[in-house]
Amino acid sequence: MDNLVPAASAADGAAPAADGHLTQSLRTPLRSDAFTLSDEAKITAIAGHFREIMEVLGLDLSDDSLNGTPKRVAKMYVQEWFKGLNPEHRPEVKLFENRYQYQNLLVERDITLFSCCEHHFVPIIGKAHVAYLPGEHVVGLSKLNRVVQYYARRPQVQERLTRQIAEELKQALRTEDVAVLIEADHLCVMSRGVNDTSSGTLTAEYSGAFSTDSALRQEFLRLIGK
Ligand SMILES: Nc1nc2c(ncn2[C@@H]2O[C@H](COP(=O)(O)OP(=O)(O)OP(=O)(O)O)[C@@H](O)[C@H]2O)c(=O)[nH]1
Ligand SMILES: [Zn+2]
Repeated sequence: MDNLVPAASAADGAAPAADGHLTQSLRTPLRSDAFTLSDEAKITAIAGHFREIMEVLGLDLSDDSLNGTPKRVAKMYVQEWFKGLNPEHRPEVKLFENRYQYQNLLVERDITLFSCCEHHFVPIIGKAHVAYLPGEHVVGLSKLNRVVQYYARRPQVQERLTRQIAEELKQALRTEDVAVLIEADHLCVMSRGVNDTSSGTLTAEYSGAFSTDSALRQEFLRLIGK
């Protein structure tokens, strides 16, 4: 067992690099000073701004039910919805020696996915299915879910989310043989604009053997019920 790609840390006092392990085009657009404010300071600032939004809407913030909302929303943004912006939360993916000599497809399907549309700041809700071909290493199953969660918990577009997860898995699992498929509903499409509640969005990224071997790809799709 060995540790792979340790999560970035701010041990030397410098802000941790965000997405430094990804090529530029795959990185979530973040300013270089994105982590100079503490989470607590971000919550205080966001709560103040959200209070202003509510006041502009004419809501009476002295009402018991509304009074705590700015702080609730700010905590939700920093500690939950956008937790995956901070590289300190990047999951550590431990690999284990593949002593079972398991060489076939491994699929983790139906991974719960909650994300947020970066154009409208409303939820994206769906499922991710990921697969890889084990070589010398295997990985703890939950780490696959954690990688999905880390990149989902950011303002996102589904295409970038799909590719970020695939790239992280390739690096962490030390293989090119990775597949990622996401099926998701975008509340920005369902609840506003075109108001379409029946359409859904599917994105897929196939690399290594998954991009060259159509039988393998078909097997993956069959195992996830597609
Ligand atoms: N490619 C892509 N587009 C997305 C995603 N999430 C939301 N969008 C789209 O982003 C687009 C933003 O387009 P705009 O025309 O600037 O925004 P809008 O006026 O609110 O558009 P409508 O939703 O058509 O009303 C919309 O077409 C959304 O459907 C995503 O994950 N990927
Ligand atoms: Zn949207």
